[in-house]
Amino acid sequence: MKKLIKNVGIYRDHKITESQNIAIKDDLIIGFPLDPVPAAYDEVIDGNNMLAFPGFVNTHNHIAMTVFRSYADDMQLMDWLEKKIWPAEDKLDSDIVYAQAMLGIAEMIRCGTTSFADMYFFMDDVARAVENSGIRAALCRGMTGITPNAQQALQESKTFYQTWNGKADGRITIMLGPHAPYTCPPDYLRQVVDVAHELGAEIHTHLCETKGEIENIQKQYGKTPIALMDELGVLDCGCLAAHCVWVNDEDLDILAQKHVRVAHNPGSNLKLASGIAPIPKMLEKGITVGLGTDGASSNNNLDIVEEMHLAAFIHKAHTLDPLVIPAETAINLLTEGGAKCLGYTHAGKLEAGCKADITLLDRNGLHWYPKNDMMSLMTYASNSFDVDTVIVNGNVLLRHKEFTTIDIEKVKAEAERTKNKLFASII
Ligand SMILES: N[C@@H](CCSC[C@H]1O[C@@H](n2cnc3c(=O)[nH]cnc32)[C@H](O)[C@@H]1O)C(=O)O
Ligand SMILES: [Zn+2]
Repeated sequence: MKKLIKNVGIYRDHKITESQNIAIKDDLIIGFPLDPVPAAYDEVIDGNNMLAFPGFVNTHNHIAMTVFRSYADDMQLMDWLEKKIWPAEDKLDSDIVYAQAMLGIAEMIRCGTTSFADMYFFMDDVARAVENSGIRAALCRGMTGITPNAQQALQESKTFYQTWNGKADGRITIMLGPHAPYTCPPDYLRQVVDVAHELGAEIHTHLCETKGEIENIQKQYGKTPIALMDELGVLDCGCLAAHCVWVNDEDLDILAQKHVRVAHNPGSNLKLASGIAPIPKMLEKGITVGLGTDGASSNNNLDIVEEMHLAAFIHKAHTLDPLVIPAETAINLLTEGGAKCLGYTHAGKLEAGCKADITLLDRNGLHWYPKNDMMSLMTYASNSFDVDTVIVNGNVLLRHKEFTTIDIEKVKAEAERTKNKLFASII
């Protein structure tokens, strides 16, 4: 199956070039023909007045938490988790998680997202939603070592890996998800590391999210969470670490040396008052960084374009330096950086041989005029409503803002039905 995106502005080699063509064969980008013959393609997508980017990546999510969107806001992280979220999560079931995962996936696709990393439970249902919707994902079963189901969670993670890794035409990869150093004691983390080596699986975890976490871990173990994770071997498995807000210079050196990839969640960090991660410093040290929304209950949407705006703005104010996170860096966080975070080697770029994960933005909106610098317009003026077309693995999932694989009215009804069911069991 050959597709052509015709006459489109493309982001490639860190710049935008107008009037290009992108040729796709099956799941791959195969080239950029200068004078293509449309008849040689099964489908031609008109890219007139559009911009093509490598698909946007959401590097940290708890997808089915859409059910808790705007359910418990304006709380401390630990209060929020312990008093509201964890008790409610006890009542989740497979039906609720599938419906809410479909809602979250639809929202992400609508915002231009072509792949995401997720940590949750009932993950077979999340994987089914990924399979059915056509999106790409790196999934893990979140594990906590302090709950009675700790061993069961580890076993489930193993089975989940064996069942789903590489499935859905290679769109699904599976990682291991020890939740955080404050919920996974050292012995448990050692077990997780053993399983990671046994399976060849990478790790997705929460790290250095709040000041309180640093203080508690320091008190308990006499070292920072990053030094602790390093000592336990967690960082040697290939590691995606969400947040990394409270890190010192030695921590940053460890992250760089161990090639830890950082999921930066500016929206969640601002809303939960966690702080501002030193992203400019990380980038200076060559650390791979991508953007994440975190769950919909700490954001409260899954709009990754909004996270790019936040990342491009907050670090300037925080460092009092308007030169940090310039347009090219912001776009890179959204695309290539994110793809690297998820462990993809042939994605995140518009290049021949890369996966055909492509997001097209419509430039008809008034905020795209006058047509000055395109990189700047994308970074500082665009919004996710501009997303017109989303292609994953060579398949069109959204065209002219309409879903091709998802019955969106059904998704909304199911989200409402399962929310009502959950809250009926809580109250
Ligand atoms: N508690 C589950 C597994 C944890 S899944 C991942 C967990 O991360 C929680 N979570 C969501 N957002 C955050 C955050 O920002 N920091 C820490 N945890 C979070 C989420 O509510 C969920 O409980 C079990 O025992 O089986
Ligand atoms: Zn999280």
